Amino acid sequence: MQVTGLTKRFGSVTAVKAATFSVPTPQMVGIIGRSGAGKSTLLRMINHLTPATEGRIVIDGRDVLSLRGRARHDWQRDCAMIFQQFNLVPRLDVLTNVMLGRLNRHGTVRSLLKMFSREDIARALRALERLGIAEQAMQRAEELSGGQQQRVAIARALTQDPRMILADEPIASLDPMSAQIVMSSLREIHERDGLTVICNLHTLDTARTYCDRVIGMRAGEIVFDGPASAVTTDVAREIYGADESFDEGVTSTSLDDVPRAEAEAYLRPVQASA
Ligand SMILES: Nc1ncnc2c1ncn2[C@@H]1O[C@H](COP(=O)(O)OP(=O)(O)OP(=O)(O)O)[C@@H](O)[C@H]1O
Repeated sequence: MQVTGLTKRFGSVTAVKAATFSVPTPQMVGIIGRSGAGKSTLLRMINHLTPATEGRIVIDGRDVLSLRGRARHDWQRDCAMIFQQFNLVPRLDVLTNVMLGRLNRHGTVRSLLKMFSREDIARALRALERLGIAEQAMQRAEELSGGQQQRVAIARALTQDPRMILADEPIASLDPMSAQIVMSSLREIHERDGLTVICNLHTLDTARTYCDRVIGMRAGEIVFDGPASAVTTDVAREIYGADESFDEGVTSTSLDDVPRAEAEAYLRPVQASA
């Protein structure tokens, strides 16, 4: 994916200024920056949720921003979104929520009637199993914890059979343990399925732990783009617009409190069954 000069203006506010970068497939990218830096707007433009003011996003030789109608719809299906607030249907059971990810793969009539095939059901169950929450399949989504709901949202994204996953602050509403489980899930999907994952994160330590590459945004501009290991304290100061007194701890979710192995134990060892 080659992004060139991607810009979004809301009236007099330029939320994203001429963002230019390319993402080789597959890569796990963390976008960091303080609140209002333009991270959400950038992701939303990629997925067409927010129309870009200027710029191009080229994949396989075509500019996806110029897509309309069915082609645009297909592109939105190709880049599954995950949101901070999960965006599940609270009163529907978990399995149905996950199968909703299949809807836009079918024609309008089948979608309207929510007609799911056996294959849709099996696929949704496999995704839930993979995320370690198959036992909750028949519970209403609203009965689950935040971390479980986010795993349902990831399972729904997987059943969409996407080319990439765009996650907008997926752990911002979660406790540290749930946050680790969700980030481990995204990492596992990236590694095992070879999917690109682009993830907006508030916290530096999360980006360093899970992402290969970090893009730092400040006031709408990309001010850093490099390997996660290159995000030094000085770079972090530049991204967060902070002075010498800057303490990385203020961007931390204290993930160190939870051993990564402990969090990963919550996920089913899918490799073993694959
Ligand atoms: N729909 C909108 N209308 C007007 N201004 C907007 C809109 N969406 C975002 N903005 C503005 O664009 C800028 C970037 O916002 P954006 O939400 O992309 O930042 P962010 O880095 O994702 O912040 P946060 O982490 O708080 O979500 C901000 O100044 C914001 O107020």
